[in-house]
Amino acid sequence: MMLSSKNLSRGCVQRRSVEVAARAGTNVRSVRGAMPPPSHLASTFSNASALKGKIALGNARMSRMVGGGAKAYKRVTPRMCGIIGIFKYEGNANVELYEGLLMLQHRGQDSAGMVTTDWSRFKEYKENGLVKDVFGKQDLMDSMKGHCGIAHVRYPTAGSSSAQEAQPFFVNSPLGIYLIHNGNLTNTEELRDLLNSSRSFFNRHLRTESDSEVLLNILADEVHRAHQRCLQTTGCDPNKNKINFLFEAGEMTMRLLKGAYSCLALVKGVGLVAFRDPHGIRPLVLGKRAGAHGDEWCVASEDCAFGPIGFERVRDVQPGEMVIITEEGKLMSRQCAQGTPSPCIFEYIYLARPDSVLNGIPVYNFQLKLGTALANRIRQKGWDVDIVCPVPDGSRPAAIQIAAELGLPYREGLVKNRYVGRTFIMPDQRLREMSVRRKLNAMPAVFEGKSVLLIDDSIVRGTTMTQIVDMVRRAGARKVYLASASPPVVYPNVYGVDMPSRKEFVANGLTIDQVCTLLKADGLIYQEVDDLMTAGRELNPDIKDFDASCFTGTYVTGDIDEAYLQKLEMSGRGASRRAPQKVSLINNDRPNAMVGSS
Ligand SMILES: O=P(O)(O)OC[C@H]1O[C@H](OP(=O)(O)OP(=O)(O)O)[C@H](O)[C@@H]1O
Ligand SMILES: NC(=O)CC[C@H](N)C(=O)O
Ligand SMILES: [Mg+2]
Repeated sequence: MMLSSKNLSRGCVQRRSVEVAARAGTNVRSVRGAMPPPSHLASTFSNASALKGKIALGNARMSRMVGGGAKAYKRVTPRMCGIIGIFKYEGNANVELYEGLLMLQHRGQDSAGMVTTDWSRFKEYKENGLVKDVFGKQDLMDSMKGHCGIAHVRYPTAGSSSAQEAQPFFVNSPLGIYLIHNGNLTNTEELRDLLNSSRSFFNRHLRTESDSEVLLNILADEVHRAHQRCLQTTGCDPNKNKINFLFEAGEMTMRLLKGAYSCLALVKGVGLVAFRDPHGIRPLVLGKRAGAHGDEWCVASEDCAFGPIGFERVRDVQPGEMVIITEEGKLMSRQCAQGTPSPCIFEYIYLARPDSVLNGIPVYNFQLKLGTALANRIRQKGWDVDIVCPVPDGSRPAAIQIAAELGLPYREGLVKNRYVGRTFIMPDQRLREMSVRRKLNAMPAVFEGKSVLLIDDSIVRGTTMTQIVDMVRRAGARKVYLASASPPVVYPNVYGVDMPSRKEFVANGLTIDQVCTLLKADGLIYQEVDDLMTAGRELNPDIKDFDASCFTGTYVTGDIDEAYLQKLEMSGRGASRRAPQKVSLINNDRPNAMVGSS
Protein backbone atom coordinates (compact mmCIF):
# COMPACT_ATOMS: atom_id res chain seq x y z
CA MET A 1 0.00 0.00 0.00
CA MET A 2 1.32 3.43 -0.97
CA LEU A 3 0.91 6.16 1.61
CA SER A 4 -0.05 9.38 -0.11
CA SER A 5 1.60 12.69 0.53
CA LYS A 6 1.64 16.09 -1.07
CA ASN A 7 5.07 16.73 0.21
CA LEU A 8 6.82 13.51 -0.67
CA SER A 9 10.06 12.91 1.16
CA ARG A 10 11.47 9.44 0.62
CA GLY A 11 14.22 7.38 2.13
CA CYS A 12 16.20 8.13 5.19
CA VAL A 13 16.65 11.88 4.91
CA GLN A 14 14.75 13.80 7.52
CA ARG A 15 15.67 17.28 8.70
CA ARG A 16 14.80 18.49 12.13
CA SER A 17 14.59 22.16 12.88
CA VAL A 18 16.84 23.59 15.53
CA GLU A 19 13.80 25.38 17.01
CA VAL A 20 12.18 22.05 17.75
CA ALA A 21 14.97 21.09 20.05
CA ALA A 22 15.23 24.44 21.78
CA ARG A 23 12.98 25.12 24.72
CA ALA A 24 12.00 28.38 26.31
CA GLY A 25 12.06 29.08 30.01
CA THR A 26 13.58 31.62 32.31
CA ASN A 27 14.46 29.29 35.15
CA VAL A 28 16.19 26.70 32.99
CA ARG A 29 19.63 26.69 31.54
CA SER A 30 20.43 24.95 28.31
CA VAL A 31 23.78 23.37 27.60
CA ARG A 32 23.27 24.36 23.98
CA GLY A 33 25.21 27.54 24.46
CA ALA A 34 28.16 25.54 25.66
CA MET A 35 28.47 23.06 22.82
CA PRO A 36 27.55 22.63 19.18
CA PRO A 37 24.17 21.04 18.48
CA PRO A 38 24.25 17.41 17.34
CA SER A 39 25.08 17.34 13.70
CA HIS A 40 21.78 15.82 12.65
CA LEU A 41 20.26 19.17 13.48
CA ALA A 42 22.39 20.80 10.84
CA SER A 43 20.85 20.71 7.38
CA THR A 44 23.20 18.32 5.59
CA PHE A 45 26.75 17.04 5.66
CA SER A 46 29.05 19.22 3.66
CA ASN A 47 30.91 16.49 1.82
CA ALA A 48 30.95 12.79 1.21
CA SER A 49 34.20 12.05 3.04
CA ALA A 50 32.88 13.62 6.23
CA LEU A 51 29.87 11.35 5.96
CA LYS A 52 32.01 8.29 5.36
CA GLY A 53 34.12 9.08 8.40
CA LYS A 54 31.09 9.52 10.64
CA ILE A 55 29.50 6.32 9.48
CA ALA A 56 32.71 4.45 10.10
CA LEU A 57 32.72 5.93 13.57
CA GLY A 58 29.10 4.93 13.99
CA ASN A 59 29.86 1.37 12.93
CA ALA A 60 32.67 1.13 15.44
CA ARG A 61 30.30 2.34 18.10
CA MET A 62 27.73 -0.21 17.07
CA SER A 63 30.15 -3.10 17.12
CA ARG A 64 31.06 -2.18 20.69
CA MET A 65 27.43 -2.11 21.63
CA VAL A 66 26.63 -5.55 20.31
CA GLY A 67 29.74 -7.01 21.77
CA GLY A 68 31.94 -6.93 18.69
CA GLY A 69 35.25 -6.11 20.36
CA ALA A 70 37.47 -7.46 23.07
CA LYS A 71 36.42 -4.56 25.28
CA ALA A 72 32.76 -5.27 24.80
CA TYR A 73 30.10 -3.31 26.67
CA LYS A 74 27.14 -4.88 28.30
CA ARG A 75 23.82 -4.25 26.70
CA VAL A 76 21.93 -2.13 29.14
CA THR A 77 18.66 -0.44 28.30
CA PRO A 78 17.62 2.59 30.32
CA ARG A 79 16.37 1.78 33.80
CA MET A 80 15.90 3.48 37.07
CA CYS A 81 14.32 2.64 40.42
CA GLY A 82 10.93 1.85 41.87
CA ILE A 83 9.74 2.55 45.42
CA ILE A 84 6.73 1.54 47.49
CA GLY A 85 5.63 2.12 51.09
CA ILE A 86 2.66 0.70 52.99
CA PHE A 87 0.97 1.80 56.18
CA LYS A 88 -1.63 -0.49 57.71
CA TYR A 89 -2.88 -1.07 61.23
CA GLU A 90 -2.42 -4.77 61.79
CA GLY A 91 -0.91 -7.89 60.26
CA ASN A 92 2.34 -7.83 58.33
CA ALA A 93 2.98 -5.58 55.34
CA ASN A 94 5.63 -7.91 53.88
CA VAL A 95 3.50 -9.81 51.34
CA GLU A 96 1.80 -6.67 50.04
CA LEU A 97 5.15 -4.92 49.73
CA TYR A 98 6.40 -7.94 47.78
CA GLU A 99 3.37 -7.93 45.46
CA GLY A 100 3.62 -4.17 44.97
CA LEU A 101 7.33 -4.38 44.30
CA LEU A 102 6.73 -7.05 41.65
CA MET A 103 4.53 -4.50 39.87
CA LEU A 104 7.49 -2.09 39.84
CA GLN A 105 10.09 -4.61 38.71
CA HIS A 106 10.30 -2.97 35.27
CA ARG A 107 11.89 0.07 36.95
CA GLY A 108 14.96 -1.68 38.29
CA GLN A 109 16.44 -5.13 38.21
CA ASP A 110 19.83 -4.84 39.88
CA SER A 111 18.74 -5.26 43.47
CA ALA A 112 15.73 -5.36 45.72
CA GLY A 113 15.39 -4.24 49.33
CA MET A 114 12.74 -4.01 52.02
CA VAL A 115 12.38 -2.87 55.61
CA THR A 116 9.36 -3.60 57.76
CA THR A 117 8.48 -2.41 61.24
CA ASP A 118 5.98 -2.45 64.05
CA TRP A 119 7.61 0.87 65.10
CA SER A 120 9.58 -0.79 67.87
CA ARG A 121 11.81 -3.13 65.83
CA PHE A 122 12.84 -2.82 62.21
CA LYS A 123 13.72 -5.75 59.92
CA GLU A 124 15.76 -5.05 56.79
CA TYR A 125 16.94 -7.17 53.87
CA LYS A 126 18.54 -6.15 50.57
CA GLU A 127 20.38 -8.06 47.91
CA ASN A 128 21.29 -8.08 44.23
CA GLY A 129 18.70 -9.76 42.05
CA LEU A 130 15.08 -9.68 40.94
CA VAL A 131 12.28 -9.31 43.49
CA LYS A 132 11.18 -12.94 43.22
CA ASP A 133 14.73 -14.17 43.66
CA VAL A 134 15.53 -11.92 46.60
CA PHE A 135 12.24 -12.20 48.49
CA GLY A 136 10.65 -15.36 47.13
CA LYS A 137 11.71 -17.36 50.19
CA GLN A 138 9.24 -18.29 52.87
CA ASP A 139 11.63 -18.17 55.80
CA LEU A 140 12.91 -14.73 54.85
CA MET A 141 9.41 -13.37 54.31
CA ASP A 142 8.25 -14.83 57.63
CA SER A 143 11.02 -12.92 59.35
CA MET A 144 10.00 -9.59 57.76
CA LYS A 145 7.51 -8.71 60.47
CA GLY A 146 5.66 -5.45 61.03
CA HIS A 147 2.54 -3.74 59.72
CA CYS A 148 4.41 -0.93 57.93
CA GLY A 149 7.29 -0.95 55.53
CA ILE A 150 9.05 0.38 52.47
CA ALA A 151 10.63 -1.48 49.55
CA HIS A 152 12.86 -0.66 46.60
CA VAL A 153 13.98 -2.03 43.24
CA ARG A 154 17.18 -0.48 41.98
CA TYR A 155 18.99 0.27 38.82
CA PRO A 156 22.03 2.32 39.84
CA THR A 157 22.72 5.79 38.51
CA ALA A 158 25.38 6.63 41.07
CA GLY A 159 27.98 4.59 42.86
CA SER A 160 28.17 0.91 42.04
CA SER A 161 25.71 -1.95 41.71
CA SER A 162 27.01 -3.70 44.82
CA ALA A 163 24.54 -4.95 47.42
CA GLN A 164 26.01 -2.46 49.88
CA GLU A 165 24.56 0.33 47.73
CA ALA A 166 21.22 -1.39 47.35
CA GLN A 167 18.45 0.36 49.26
CA PRO A 168 17.16 1.12 51.90
CA PHE A 169 19.91 3.14 53.58
CA PHE A 170 19.82 3.62 57.32
CA VAL A 171 21.02 6.18 59.85
CA ASN A 172 20.70 5.50 63.51
CA SER A 173 20.69 9.10 64.67
CA PRO A 174 18.66 11.18 65.01
CA LEU A 175 15.47 9.17 65.46
CA GLY A 176 16.49 6.23 63.23
CA ILE A 177 15.68 6.71 59.56
CA TYR A 178 15.44 4.15 56.72
CA LEU A 179 15.25 5.81 53.31
CA ILE A 180 14.69 4.72 49.70
CA HIS A 181 15.15 6.98 46.70
CA ASN A 182 14.22 7.10 43.03
CA GLY A 183 16.09 9.72 41.05
CA ASN A 184 19.57 11.15 40.95
CA LEU A 185 21.11 14.13 42.69
CA THR A 186 23.15 16.48 40.53
CA ASN A 187 25.10 18.15 43.35
CA THR A 188 26.14 15.03 45.26
CA GLU A 189 29.77 16.08 45.61
CA GLU A 190 28.89 19.50 47.05
CA LEU A 191 26.55 17.84 49.51
CA ARG A 192 29.21 15.32 50.43
CA ASP A 193 31.60 18.20 51.16
CA LEU A 194 28.92 19.87 53.23
CA LEU A 195 28.50 16.74 55.31
CA ASN A 196 32.25 16.59 55.82
CA SER A 197 32.49 20.25 56.77
CA SER A 198 32.34 21.74 60.24
CA ARG A 199 28.67 22.61 59.53
CA SER A 200 27.83 19.06 60.38
CA PHE A 201 28.95 18.88 63.99
CA PHE A 202 28.88 15.12 64.18
CA ASN A 203 30.73 14.82 60.88
CA ARG A 204 28.55 12.18 59.29
CA HIS A 205 30.48 9.24 57.96
CA LEU A 206 29.44 8.11 54.48
CA ARG A 207 30.10 4.48 53.67
CA THR A 208 29.32 4.33 49.94
CA GLU A 209 29.43 6.32 46.71
CA SER A 210 25.64 6.39 46.54
CA ASP A 211 23.90 9.75 46.12
CA SER A 212 20.95 8.29 48.05
CA GLU A 213 23.12 7.80 51.13
CA VAL A 214 24.19 11.45 50.86
CA LEU A 215 20.54 12.48 50.57
CA LEU A 216 19.61 10.51 53.70
CA ASN A 217 22.44 12.07 55.68
CA ILE A 218 21.49 15.60 54.63
CA LEU A 219 17.93 14.90 55.76
CA ALA A 220 19.17 13.40 59.05
CA ASP A 221 21.48 16.36 59.60
CA GLU A 222 18.55 18.74 59.12
CA VAL A 223 16.39 16.74 61.55
CA HIS A 224 19.22 17.03 64.04
CA ARG A 225 19.43 20.80 63.50
CA ALA A 226 15.65 21.16 63.91
CA HIS A 227 15.98 19.28 67.21
CA GLN A 228 18.75 21.62 68.32
CA ARG A 229 16.67 24.68 67.43
CA CYS A 230 13.85 23.25 69.54
CA LEU A 231 16.16 22.74 72.52
CA GLN A 232 17.12 26.41 72.28
CA THR A 233 13.49 27.56 72.15
CA THR A 234 11.65 28.11 75.41
CA GLY A 235 8.67 25.81 75.73
CA CYS A 236 9.58 23.56 72.80
CA ASP A 237 9.30 19.91 73.85
CA PRO A 238 11.36 17.72 71.48
CA ASN A 239 9.21 14.69 72.21
CA LYS A 240 6.11 16.50 70.99
CA ASN A 241 7.78 17.98 67.92
CA LYS A 242 9.24 15.05 66.02
CA ILE A 243 6.81 15.42 63.11
CA ASN A 244 7.57 19.09 62.93
CA PHE A 245 11.30 18.30 62.85
CA LEU A 246 10.70 16.24 59.73
CA PHE A 247 8.72 18.99 58.00
CA GLU A 248 11.40 21.55 58.90
CA ALA A 249 14.10 19.17 57.72
CA GLY A 250 12.13 18.69 54.49
CA GLU A 251 12.14 22.44 53.87
CA MET A 252 15.85 22.80 54.57
CA THR A 253 16.78 19.66 52.64
CA MET A 254 14.90 20.79 49.54
CA ARG A 255 16.89 24.04 49.62
CA LEU A 256 20.12 22.08 49.56
CA LEU A 257 19.42 19.24 47.14
CA LYS A 258 19.58 19.59 43.38
CA GLY A 259 18.36 17.00 40.93
CA ALA A 260 15.61 14.43 41.05
CA TYR A 261 14.33 12.70 44.15
CA SER A 262 11.16 10.85 44.98
CA CYS A 263 11.75 9.34 48.42
CA LEU A 264 10.11 7.24 51.08
CA ALA A 265 11.36 6.90 54.63
CA LEU A 266 10.43 5.11 57.83
CA VAL A 267 11.25 7.38 60.74
CA LYS A 268 10.99 6.08 64.29
CA GLY A 269 8.70 8.25 66.37
CA VAL A 270 7.27 9.91 63.24
CA GLY A 271 5.90 7.40 60.69
CA LEU A 272 5.99 6.80 56.94
CA VAL A 273 7.40 9.87 55.17
CA ALA A 274 7.11 10.61 51.42
CA PHE A 275 8.61 13.57 49.59
CA ARG A 276 9.29 14.65 46.04
CA ASP A 277 11.64 17.22 44.51
CA PRO A 278 10.22 20.65 43.59
CA HIS A 279 10.16 19.77 39.86
CA GLY A 280 8.46 16.43 40.46
CA ILE A 281 10.85 14.87 37.98
CA ARG A 282 10.26 11.30 39.15
CA PRO A 283 6.73 10.13 39.92
CA LEU A 284 5.23 9.39 43.34
CA VAL A 285 1.59 8.45 43.83
CA LEU A 286 -0.56 8.18 46.96
CA GLY A 287 -3.15 5.40 47.34
CA LYS A 288 -5.69 4.50 50.02
CA ARG A 289 -7.97 1.66 51.09
CA ALA A 290 -10.49 1.30 53.86
CA GLY A 291 -9.24 -0.84 56.76
CA ALA A 292 -11.09 -2.09 59.84
CA HIS A 293 -9.38 0.57 61.97
CA GLY A 294 -9.36 3.43 59.45
CA ASP A 295 -7.76 4.38 56.15
CA GLU A 296 -4.64 2.47 55.17
CA TRP A 297 -2.07 4.04 52.86
CA CYS A 298 0.27 3.10 50.05
CA VAL A 299 2.76 5.41 48.32
CA ALA A 300 4.47 4.14 45.16
CA SER A 301 6.39 5.22 42.08
CA GLU A 302 3.47 4.11 39.90
CA ASP A 303 -0.15 3.44 40.72
CA CYS A 304 -0.04 0.17 38.76
CA ALA A 305 1.28 -1.21 42.07
CA PHE A 306 -2.00 -0.44 43.84
CA GLY A 307 -4.40 -2.78 42.03
CA PRO A 308 -3.13 -6.20 43.15
CA ILE A 309 -2.99 -5.11 46.79
CA GLY A 310 -6.34 -3.39 46.90
CA PHE A 311 -5.38 0.28 47.08
CA GLU A 312 -6.94 3.03 45.00
CA ARG A 313 -5.21 6.05 43.61
CA VAL A 314 -5.87 9.22 45.62
CA ARG A 315 -3.48 11.72 44.04
CA ASP A 316 0.14 12.39 43.17
CA VAL A 317 2.49 13.56 45.90
CA GLN A 318 2.97 17.13 44.70
CA PRO A 319 6.35 18.48 43.56
CA GLY A 320 8.02 19.97 46.66
CA GLU A 321 5.53 18.32 49.05
CA MET A 322 6.25 16.16 52.09
CA VAL A 323 3.52 13.75 53.21
CA ILE A 324 3.72 12.06 56.63
CA ILE A 325 1.52 9.17 57.67
CA THR A 326 2.09 9.12 61.39
CA GLU A 327 2.68 5.95 63.38
CA GLU A 328 -0.99 6.25 64.37
CA GLY A 329 -2.16 6.50 60.73
CA LYS A 330 -2.92 10.22 60.49
CA LEU A 331 -2.03 11.77 57.13
CA MET A 332 -0.29 15.15 57.34
CA SER A 333 1.27 17.20 54.58
CA ARG A 334 3.39 20.29 54.07
CA GLN A 335 4.52 22.07 50.92
CA CYS A 336 8.24 22.25 51.76
CA ALA A 337 9.29 24.04 48.58
CA GLN A 338 7.41 25.84 45.85
CA GLY A 339 6.56 23.28 43.20
CA THR A 340 7.18 23.94 39.51
CA PRO A 341 6.12 20.66 37.90
CA SER A 342 8.30 19.44 35.06
CA PRO A 343 8.05 15.65 35.16
CA CYS A 344 10.36 13.48 33.10
CA ILE A 345 8.76 12.83 29.72
CA PHE A 346 10.75 9.61 29.28
CA GLU A 347 8.57 8.07 32.02
CA TYR A 348 5.64 8.21 29.60
CA ILE A 349 7.57 7.03 26.58
CA TYR A 350 9.27 4.00 28.03
CA LEU A 351 9.94 3.78 31.76
CA ALA A 352 6.46 3.57 33.27
CA ARG A 353 3.94 0.83 32.68
CA PRO A 354 1.04 1.72 30.34
CA ASP A 355 -1.47 0.93 33.10
CA SER A 356 -0.11 3.71 35.30
CA VAL A 357 -1.43 7.26 35.68
CA LEU A 358 1.38 9.66 36.55
CA ASN A 359 0.84 13.33 37.32
CA GLY A 360 -2.75 12.89 36.19
CA ILE A 361 -1.64 11.60 32.77
CA PRO A 362 -2.53 8.04 31.78
CA VAL A 363 0.65 6.59 30.28
CA TYR A 364 -1.34 4.56 27.76
CA ASN A 365 -3.21 7.62 26.46
CA PHE A 366 0.07 9.49 26.15
CA GLN A 367 1.50 6.69 24.02
CA LEU A 368 -1.60 6.63 21.80
CA LYS A 369 -1.10 10.35 21.22
CA LEU A 370 2.51 9.72 20.27
CA GLY A 371 1.20 7.21 17.73
CA THR A 372 -1.23 9.72 16.25
CA ALA A 373 1.42 12.44 15.95
CA LEU A 374 3.92 10.08 14.39
CA ALA A 375 1.35 8.68 11.95
CA ASN A 376 0.73 12.19 10.65
CA ARG A 377 4.41 12.55 9.89
CA ILE A 378 4.80 9.05 8.46
CA ARG A 379 1.98 9.83 6.04
CA GLN A 380 4.13 12.63 4.63
CA LYS A 381 6.87 10.16 3.79
CA GLY A 382 4.94 8.28 1.16
CA TRP A 383 6.52 4.99 2.12
CA ASP A 384 5.05 1.86 0.50
CA VAL A 385 4.16 -0.03 3.66
CA ASP A 386 2.22 -3.33 3.89
CA ILE A 387 2.14 -3.94 7.64
CA VAL A 388 2.84 -2.11 10.91
CA CYS A 389 4.73 -4.16 13.48
CA PRO A 390 5.66 -3.16 17.07
CA VAL A 391 8.95 -4.01 18.75
CA PRO A 392 7.48 -5.54 21.90
CA ASP A 393 6.73 -4.59 24.56
CA GLY A 394 7.18 -0.86 24.91
CA SER A 395 5.92 0.30 21.52
CA ARG A 396 2.60 -1.56 21.28
CA PRO A 397 0.21 1.32 22.11
CA ALA A 398 1.94 3.69 19.67
CA ALA A 399 2.08 1.02 16.95
CA ILE A 400 -1.60 0.12 17.34
CA GLN A 401 -2.47 3.78 16.92
CA ILE A 402 -0.17 4.27 13.95
CA ALA A 403 -1.69 1.28 12.16
CA ALA A 404 -5.20 2.56 12.84
CA GLU A 405 -4.38 6.10 11.69
CA LEU A 406 -2.71 4.90 8.49
CA GLY A 407 -5.33 2.24 7.77
CA LEU A 408 -2.69 -0.49 7.66
CA PRO A 409 -2.78 -4.00 9.14
CA TYR A 410 -1.23 -4.27 12.61
CA ARG A 411 0.84 -7.45 12.86
CA GLU A 412 2.82 -8.91 15.75
CA GLY A 413 5.71 -10.37 13.80
CA LEU A 414 8.27 -10.35 16.62
CA VAL A 415 7.58 -12.96 19.27
CA LYS A 416 8.97 -12.14 22.65
CA ASN A 417 10.27 -14.82 24.97
CA ARG A 418 8.22 -14.12 28.08
CA TYR A 419 10.82 -15.78 30.28
CA VAL A 420 13.48 -13.26 29.36
CA GLY A 421 13.29 -10.06 31.36
CA ARG A 422 13.21 -6.58 29.95
CA THR A 423 16.93 -6.19 30.43
CA PHE A 424 19.82 -8.46 31.20
CA ILE A 425 23.27 -7.60 32.38
CA MET A 426 25.19 -10.25 30.60
CA PRO A 427 27.99 -12.02 32.43
CA ASP A 428 29.94 -12.84 29.28
CA GLN A 429 30.37 -11.79 25.70
CA ARG A 430 28.57 -14.69 24.08
CA LEU A 431 25.43 -14.07 26.15
CA ARG A 432 25.59 -10.35 25.39
CA GLU A 433 25.51 -11.06 21.68
CA MET A 434 22.53 -13.35 22.17
CA SER A 435 20.54 -10.91 24.30
CA VAL A 436 18.21 -9.39 21.70
CA ARG A 437 17.98 -12.54 19.62
CA ARG A 438 16.93 -14.79 22.43
CA LYS A 439 14.40 -12.22 23.54
CA LEU A 440 12.77 -11.57 20.17
CA ASN A 441 12.17 -13.90 17.23
CA ALA A 442 10.99 -12.78 13.78
CA MET A 443 8.24 -14.82 12.07
CA PRO A 444 8.55 -15.44 8.32
CA ALA A 445 4.79 -16.09 8.28
CA VAL A 446 4.33 -12.38 8.99
CA PHE A 447 7.28 -10.82 7.17
CA GLU A 448 7.73 -12.91 3.99
CA GLY A 449 7.57 -10.57 0.97
CA LYS A 450 6.23 -7.67 3.00
CA SER A 451 7.25 -4.04 3.28
CA VAL A 452 7.31 -3.54 7.03
CA LEU A 453 7.01 -0.45 9.21
CA LEU A 454 8.65 -1.32 12.55
CA ILE A 455 7.72 0.87 15.50
CA ASP A 456 9.77 1.21 18.67
CA ASP A 457 9.16 3.52 21.60
CA SER A 458 12.75 4.69 21.55
CA ILE A 459 16.08 4.05 19.88
CA VAL A 460 18.78 4.71 22.43
CA ARG A 461 22.01 2.86 21.77
CA GLY A 462 20.50 1.21 18.68
CA THR A 463 21.34 -2.30 19.88
CA THR A 464 17.75 -3.55 19.62
CA MET A 465 17.02 -2.03 16.22
CA THR A 466 20.22 -3.17 14.56
CA GLN A 467 19.49 -6.77 15.40
CA ILE A 468 15.81 -6.56 14.63
CA VAL A 469 16.26 -5.06 11.18
CA ASP A 470 18.56 -7.95 10.37
CA MET A 471 16.13 -10.53 11.81
CA VAL A 472 13.17 -9.09 9.94
CA ARG A 473 15.06 -9.09 6.65
CA ARG A 474 16.16 -12.69 7.23
CA ALA A 475 12.50 -13.52 7.86
CA GLY A 476 11.82 -12.37 4.29
CA ALA A 477 10.82 -8.72 4.56
CA ARG A 478 11.04 -6.84 1.27
CA LYS A 479 11.61 -3.47 2.92
CA VAL A 480 12.11 -2.36 6.50
CA TYR A 481 11.10 1.15 7.56
CA LEU A 482 11.60 2.32 11.13
CA ALA A 483 9.68 4.78 13.28
CA SER A 484 10.67 5.85 16.78
CA ALA A 485 7.85 7.13 19.00
CA SER A 486 10.38 9.40 20.70
CA PRO A 487 12.88 11.90 19.27
CA PRO A 488 16.57 10.96 18.95
CA VAL A 489 18.21 10.50 22.35
CA VAL A 490 21.28 12.73 22.15
CA TYR A 491 21.91 14.05 25.66
CA PRO A 492 22.62 12.21 28.91
CA ASN A 493 19.93 11.80 31.49
CA VAL A 494 21.13 13.12 34.85
CA TYR A 495 17.91 12.60 36.77
CA GLY A 496 17.88 8.89 37.44
CA VAL A 497 17.68 7.17 34.06
CA ASP A 498 20.77 5.19 33.26
CA MET A 499 21.89 7.08 30.16
CA PRO A 500 25.06 8.85 31.28
CA SER A 501 27.09 9.25 28.11
CA ARG A 502 26.46 10.85 24.74
CA LYS A 503 29.00 8.53 23.16
CA GLU A 504 26.68 5.59 23.70
CA PHE A 505 23.76 7.06 21.78
CA VAL A 506 23.39 5.91 18.22
CA ALA A 507 21.97 9.28 17.13
CA ASN A 508 24.77 11.30 18.71
CA GLY A 509 26.64 13.27 16.09
CA LEU A 510 24.82 11.70 13.16
CA THR A 511 22.10 12.91 10.83
CA ILE A 512 18.90 10.89 10.83
CA ASP A 513 19.88 9.77 7.35
CA GLN A 514 23.13 8.41 8.73
CA VAL A 515 21.45 6.65 11.64
CA CYS A 516 19.15 5.03 9.08
CA THR A 517 22.15 3.82 7.10
CA LEU A 518 23.80 2.56 10.25
CA LEU A 519 20.71 0.60 11.20
CA LYS A 520 20.53 -0.73 7.61
CA ALA A 521 16.90 0.38 7.23
CA ASP A 522 15.07 1.63 4.14
CA GLY A 523 13.73 4.63 6.01
CA LEU A 524 13.73 6.11 9.49
CA ILE A 525 11.55 8.68 11.16
CA TYR A 526 11.64 10.04 14.72
CA GLN A 527 8.99 11.77 16.79
CA GLU A 528 9.34 15.56 17.07
CA VAL A 529 9.95 17.16 20.48
CA ASP A 530 7.02 19.58 19.96
CA ASP A 531 4.62 16.69 19.42
CA LEU A 532 5.89 15.04 22.57
CA MET A 533 5.28 18.14 24.65
CA THR A 534 1.88 18.72 23.07
CA ALA A 535 0.80 15.18 23.94
CA GLY A 536 1.64 15.75 27.60
CA ARG A 537 0.10 19.20 27.83
CA GLU A 538 -3.13 18.07 26.17
CA LEU A 539 -3.53 15.29 28.72
CA ASN A 540 -2.82 17.56 31.69
CA PRO A 541 -3.04 21.27 30.86
CA ASP A 542 -1.80 22.09 34.39
CA ILE A 543 1.64 20.82 33.45
CA LYS A 544 3.27 23.46 31.30
CA ASP A 545 6.71 21.93 31.17
CA PHE A 546 8.31 18.49 31.02
CA ASP A 547 11.88 17.44 31.46
CA ALA A 548 12.89 16.28 28.00
CA SER A 549 16.60 16.89 28.51
CA CYS A 550 17.76 13.70 26.80
CA PHE A 551 16.20 15.03 23.58
CA THR A 552 16.81 18.76 23.95
CA GLY A 553 19.81 19.30 26.22
CA THR A 554 17.76 21.62 28.43
CA TYR A 555 17.88 20.54 32.05
CA VAL A 556 15.03 21.77 34.22
CA THR A 557 17.07 22.12 37.42
CA GLY A 558 19.23 24.76 35.76
CA ASP A 559 22.53 23.50 37.22
CA ILE A 560 23.73 21.30 34.36
CA ASP A 561 26.28 22.68 31.95
CA GLU A 562 28.71 21.22 29.44
CA ALA A 563 31.41 20.88 32.11
CA TYR A 564 29.06 18.76 34.23
CA LEU A 565 28.22 16.49 31.31
CA GLN A 566 31.86 16.07 30.38
CA LYS A 567 32.77 15.21 33.95
CA LEU A 568 29.98 12.66 33.99
CA GLU A 569 31.19 11.10 30.77
CA MET A 570 34.81 11.09 31.84
CA SER A 571 33.99 9.52 35.19
CA GLY A 572 33.49 6.24 33.33
CA ARG A 573 30.54 5.75 35.62
CA GLY A 574 28.66 3.57 33.16
CA ALA A 575 31.48 1.12 32.65
CA SER A 576 32.91 0.89 36.15
CA ARG A 577 29.78 0.21 38.06
CA ARG A 578 28.81 -2.65 35.81
CA ALA A 579 31.47 -4.96 37.05
CA PRO A 580 30.63 -8.58 36.25
CA GLN A 581 28.10 -9.92 38.69
CA LYS A 582 25.64 -12.71 39.08
CA VAL A 583 22.48 -12.52 37.06
CA SER A 584 19.64 -13.89 39.05
CA LEU A 585 17.80 -15.71 36.27
CA ILE A 586 21.00 -17.34 35.15
CA ASN A 587 22.57 -17.92 38.50
CA ASN A 588 20.60 -17.88 41.69
CA ASP A 589 23.59 -17.58 44.03
CA ARG A 590 23.33 -14.76 46.48
CA PRO A 591 26.83 -13.49 46.91
CA ASN A 592 26.13 -10.15 48.49
CA ALA A 593 23.09 -10.29 50.72
CA MET A 594 22.85 -7.47 53.22
CA VAL A 595 20.61 -8.16 56.13
CA GLY A 596 20.01 -6.31 59.31
CA SER A 597 17.60 -5.52 62.07
CA SER A 598 17.56 -2.97 64.80
O1 LIG B 1 18.38 1.32 21.36
P1 LIG B 1 18.52 0.43 22.55
O2 LIG B 1 19.72 0.80 23.37
O3 LIG B 1 18.47 -1.01 22.18
O4 LIG B 1 17.33 0.74 23.54
C1 LIG B 1 16.00 0.91 23.10
C2 LIG B 1 15.18 -0.31 23.33
O5 LIG B 1 15.24 -0.69 24.72
C3 LIG B 1 13.93 -0.74 25.25
O6 LIG B 1 13.38 -2.02 25.18
P2 LIG B 1 13.52 -3.12 26.35
O7 LIG B 1 13.82 -4.38 25.69
O8 LIG B 1 14.45 -2.66 27.41
O9 LIG B 1 12.12 -3.12 27.06
P3 LIG B 1 10.65 -3.48 26.51
O10 LIG B 1 10.60 -4.96 26.35
O11 LIG B 1 9.76 -2.99 27.59
O12 LIG B 1 10.41 -2.75 25.24
C4 LIG B 1 13.13 0.19 24.38
O13 LIG B 1 11.75 -0.16 24.42
C5 LIG B 1 13.73 -0.07 23.02
O14 LIG B 1 13.18 -1.22 22.43
N1 LIG C 1 17.65 4.95 39.19
C1 LIG C 1 17.52 5.44 40.38
O1 LIG C 1 16.51 6.03 40.74
C2 LIG C 1 18.74 5.25 41.25
C3 LIG C 1 18.67 5.86 42.63
C4 LIG C 1 20.06 6.22 43.14
N2 LIG C 1 20.58 7.34 42.40
C5 LIG C 1 20.97 5.01 43.04
O2 LIG C 1 21.85 4.98 42.21
O3 LIG C 1 20.77 4.08 43.79
MG1 LIG D 1 11.69 -2.18 23.71
